[in-house]
Amino acid sequence: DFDVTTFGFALDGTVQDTTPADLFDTTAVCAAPRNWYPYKGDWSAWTQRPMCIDTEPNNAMGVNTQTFCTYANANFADGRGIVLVTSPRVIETILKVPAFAKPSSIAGMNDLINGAFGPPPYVPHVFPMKGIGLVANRSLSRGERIMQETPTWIYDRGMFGVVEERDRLPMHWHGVYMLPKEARDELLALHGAHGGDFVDDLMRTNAFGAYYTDQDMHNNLLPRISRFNHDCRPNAHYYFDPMTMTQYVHAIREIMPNEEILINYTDGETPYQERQAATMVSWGFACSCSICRQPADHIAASDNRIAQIHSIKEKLNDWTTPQPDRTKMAELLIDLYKQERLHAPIATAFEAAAYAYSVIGDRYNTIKYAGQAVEALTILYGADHDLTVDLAGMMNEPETHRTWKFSVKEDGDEAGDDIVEATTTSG
Ligand SMILES: C[S@@+](CC[C@H](N)C(=O)[O-])C[C@H]1O[C@@H](n2cnc3c(N)ncnc32)[C@H](O)[C@@H]1O
Repeated sequence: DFDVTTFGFALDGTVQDTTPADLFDTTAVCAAPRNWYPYKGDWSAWTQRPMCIDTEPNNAMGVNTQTFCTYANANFADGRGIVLVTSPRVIETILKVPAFAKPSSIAGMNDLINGAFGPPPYVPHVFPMKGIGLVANRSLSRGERIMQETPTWIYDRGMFGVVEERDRLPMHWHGVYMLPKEARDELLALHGAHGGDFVDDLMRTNAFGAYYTDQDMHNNLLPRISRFNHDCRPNAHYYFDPMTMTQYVHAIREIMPNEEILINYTDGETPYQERQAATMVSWGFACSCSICRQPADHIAASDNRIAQIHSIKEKLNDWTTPQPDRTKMAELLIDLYKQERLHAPIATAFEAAAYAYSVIGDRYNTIKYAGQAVEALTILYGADHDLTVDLAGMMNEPETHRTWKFSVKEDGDEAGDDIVEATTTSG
């Protein structure tokens, strides 16, 4: 008893170019969400009327009713389109970001041919065991932009656990079918590693986490960036900027023509066993990347360096007691990141070194490491990120930075909180 009227057609009467047969082929979902209803407020920001569901309040747990709706804008990002399955509260924030409030600010963002960064520096290739991956078609230098893409489908992770599957799955399928056909086809062509409901599988295999407000974790689906395979010691790094609603991918070291471009799906600063478990549980493969396939003694040496990285970061992040060896520890941290080929998170070690020299008032070393931190943070988080901007200020005028000649008193100093707040070195 598949509900064709709600899936094939928007409730406001707009005909979608979806045939019910498409859905029967790809999904086991066969009923609309129970008690869903058309959005009652102003939906002029959207090209179809959102559909909503309310969760049951749980008085015993003190949980109020929550509302989730499907929001679609077929004109977003020059007509690529976007769908969000999230709460009206989050939508209020999202509508204010420049990408929505001033669409011209992201004009051409997804244009892979005439866009600002020229033709793509990669070609797709099918690998045995890994499926599709992207291979460099020319050499790339550290810092070069490889890809940029706006998400086509976004959903609130908060739905899991509070919305029953028989309501959540059709809600998600409805969202996917609100996308313009080209974006929908691109999404539905993605790889699913786990089986089960296909859209659920797509989400699990391809989603990138993103925050649009402080508290609400969302998943972004980026069908082009999703084609990068994984390596625990990758040659490329991505970050998402919610202001431009765009995920950016940059080279983090020299990449040779014909070399596969790889990103890290896990946390590179976790030991071998944890990384193996993470790739198996979340993506269905045992990692055999350049570091995971090394002999056991090499892997043990790498794990040992990772343990040292954590222990040094913990000490460097302690601003309540004097650390006379702070500069030496920060330089050792930089070395350990280099030995581990962690070319993106090394930014945090440069940042720690800049602070270490600033607190002792060493002008030229402060400038040196703040400059290296700015270069690396631009790749890690983006040039406009608060931390990158802060370190750029430190590089230009070290004496005016809040850390300059900052001293920690023996009995602990609350002013140290300012520094702790500003650092990322605790990971
Ligand atoms: C986000 S997709 C990456 C693109 C995918 N290869 C495709 O064909 O669309 C993630 C899936 O790619 C495969 N994959 C990615 N990196 C891999 C690796 N290092 N080793 C084996 N399989 C990998 C796994 O099947 C994983 O579930």
